[in-house]
Amino acid sequence: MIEIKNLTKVYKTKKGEVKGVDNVSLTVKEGEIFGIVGYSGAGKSSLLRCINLLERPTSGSITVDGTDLTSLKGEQLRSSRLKIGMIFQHFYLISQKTVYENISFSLKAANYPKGQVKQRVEELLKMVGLSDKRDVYPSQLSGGQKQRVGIARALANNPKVLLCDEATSALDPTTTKSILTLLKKINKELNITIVLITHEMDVVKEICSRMAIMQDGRVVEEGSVYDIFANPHTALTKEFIESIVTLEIPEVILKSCQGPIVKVTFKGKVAGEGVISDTLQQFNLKGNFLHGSIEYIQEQPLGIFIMELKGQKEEIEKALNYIENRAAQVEVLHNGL
Ligand SMILES: Nc1ncnc2c1ncn2[C@@H]1O[C@H](COP(=O)(O)OP(=O)(O)OP(=O)(O)O)[C@@H](O)[C@H]1O
Repeated sequence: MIEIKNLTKVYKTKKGEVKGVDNVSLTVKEGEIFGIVGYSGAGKSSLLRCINLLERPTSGSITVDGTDLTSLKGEQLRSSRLKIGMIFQHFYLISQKTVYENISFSLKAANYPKGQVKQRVEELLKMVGLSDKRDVYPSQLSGGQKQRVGIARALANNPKVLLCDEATSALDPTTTKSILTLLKKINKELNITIVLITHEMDVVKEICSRMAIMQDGRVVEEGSVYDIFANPHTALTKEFIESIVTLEIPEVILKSCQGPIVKVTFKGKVAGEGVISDTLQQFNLKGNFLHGSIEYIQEQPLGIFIMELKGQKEEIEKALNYIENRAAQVEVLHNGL
């Protein structure tokens, strides 16, 4: 659905050139929710804004639903852009207009048939759960309600793609959840492809099927959210995951351990099995559990356990091989064999 090829965005500033996006290539498939994560300044907004050409890329191409947007100008570009809706962290509603008028404004700007505007706005308000706020002004709405208006406005012209620029970053955790649930519903029921950028890994964990991690304008890692959580390759990705799955062990506890400390990651259904207790028994080992969690990502369990192993060295080696063969990953974190 979205094909980004060798995209670079250079900003010219008084102090010289700044590369916001540096040779990024990404594919977002039809119907998926794709997350782009990175710290401030990583290039997420620049990349997102290039997708609908709010920013014109310096080089590279963006193809959305088969159309190369970078080759278009004027009216052709405007009409192709209707396929792409966008929502923002700070909503950008027009404060002098009611909820109804904020949404109908988008329809009128796109020459929507006049006689059908009222019905379409009411349909959209129903979809985002705001039918009772039709005639109020943005100042009378909560943050979550404002974002719902933003979503209704973005969907007005039946886009195929919805771009979300830190759409929940200004909201509290409960409201964030409700907006993410609404985005999931829109994705499923309307088959709209969603690309979201965020610095919050739990947003990605909650609704995305695939993701990319950006740093210094580049994509440093990309893949299914589940695989990235199970097997992160870069230090940056590990840092993002650890921001929501804390597996830190206090120094004083680490110092008191003599045996190897291992991290065992179980993928899929095996996470629920008693593989560890089987292993300890079979190889006559003792396990001192230091940490453990089962995360559910895309409704799939991912079990992560950290423990100190006590027993004979050869038996510990055999045990680690045995666990690895049972569809788990093993990493020795401290006191290596
Ligand atoms: N209009 C601009 N003019 C000059 N430099 C810019 C402009 N927009 C972004 N940049 C620079 O490009 C780089 C990437 O910024 P960008 O806003 O895309 O990152 P980000 O990951 O979205 O961060 P944030 O979440 O803070 O917006 C930064 O170094 C930033 O200073």
